[in-house]
Amino acid sequence: MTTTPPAPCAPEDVRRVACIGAGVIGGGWVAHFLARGYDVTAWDPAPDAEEKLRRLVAAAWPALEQLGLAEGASQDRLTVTATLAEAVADAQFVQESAPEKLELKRSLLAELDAATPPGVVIASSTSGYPMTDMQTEAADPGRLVVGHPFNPPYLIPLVEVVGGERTAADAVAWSSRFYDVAGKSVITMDRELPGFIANRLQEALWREALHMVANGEATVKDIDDSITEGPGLRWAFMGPCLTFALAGGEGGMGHMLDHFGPSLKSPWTRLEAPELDRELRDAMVDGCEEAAGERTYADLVAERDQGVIDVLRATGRLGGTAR
Ligand SMILES: NC(=O)C1=CN([C@@H]2O[C@H](COP(=O)(O)OP(=O)(O)OC[C@H]3O[C@@H](n4cnc5c(N)ncnc54)[C@H](O)[C@@H]3O)[C@@H](O)[C@H]2O)C=CC1
Ligand SMILES: C[N+](C)(C)CC(=O)CC(=O)[O-]
Repeated sequence: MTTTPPAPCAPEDVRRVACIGAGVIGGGWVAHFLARGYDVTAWDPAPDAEEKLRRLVAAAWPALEQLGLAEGASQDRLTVTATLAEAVADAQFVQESAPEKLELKRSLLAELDAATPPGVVIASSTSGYPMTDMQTEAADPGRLVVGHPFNPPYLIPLVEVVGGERTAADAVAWSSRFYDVAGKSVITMDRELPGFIANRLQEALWREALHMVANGEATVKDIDDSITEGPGLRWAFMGPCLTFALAGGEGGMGHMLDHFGPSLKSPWTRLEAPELDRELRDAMVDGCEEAAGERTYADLVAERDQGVIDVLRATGRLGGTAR
């Protein structure tokens, strides 16, 4: 990693954040930063972006009120701008959440770099591209980092932070501290991994889910129930490693690996990625529609938000109200 000058203000002093791209994730970031009391500017090229964004924020607000708003937090502190340049002109931090297309990310990050005040950190929400591959066209790649959130960013605490080969170490450290101050739970990675950490794990699970649906071995509902009624209950407060250490009884992980390790070799090496053809795509879509039943998208969002809040509350992780 290179070293370029640190950002122009301390992470604790940030007041204005710009969110570029205001779909599911960009909108979720907007809601999070507003709830934490920041002034937020947002830009998205879609003609109906502002209406959709304000609707997303309004739908998220009851959940955010339950979590506790920062002093002065208000939906009125959101400004949707007509241009990208206006959105970032006075920003002290920029969060990019545009579509997951490598060429688009490359040119957008270069454009943001040109328009954003010098030294201000620009983070990408990418769910998988290494920053090394995205920072190729920027004049100052040193300030570009990945800040990978989880949906919805206003409720799921985790952000994975990692730089690319040309990112300054200072920019990684600055953004990790900023997300921490902004109420997120941060994992800072010292190297780029495909899928970072959590998506690498989710991708393994997801690959097996798609195989089972493709082969007619389980329904979408069976797969979802197997997690929500099973391991998902443990994972909300104890990760897969420690829960499996308990599977070894008093012998812990040592006994668990000696006992079950040999029989795991086959499932670890058996499967490759399933072919995501039209039939599998449609089976997944139909299965999800069946599982959702009468519930609309808005119903499911409200149900998910309340569920996450209940879990955070039950596990003593409801955040404070101050930044
Ligand atoms: N959906 C998810 O669960 C998660 C997505 N992400 C990442 O967040 C990013 C955004 O994904 P979503 O919000 O799901 O997509 P989305 O499709 O919901 O939103 C993308 C938004 O970007 C806008 N857009 C299109 N071209 C643009 C441009 N040139 N500049 C700025 N905005 C532009 C679109 O109008 C749209 O509103 C992606 O990089 C994705 O990998 C990260 C974590 C979770
Ligand atoms: C679907 N997704 C791979 C874009 C999801 C993520 O990146 C994180 C999440 O919210 O699970």
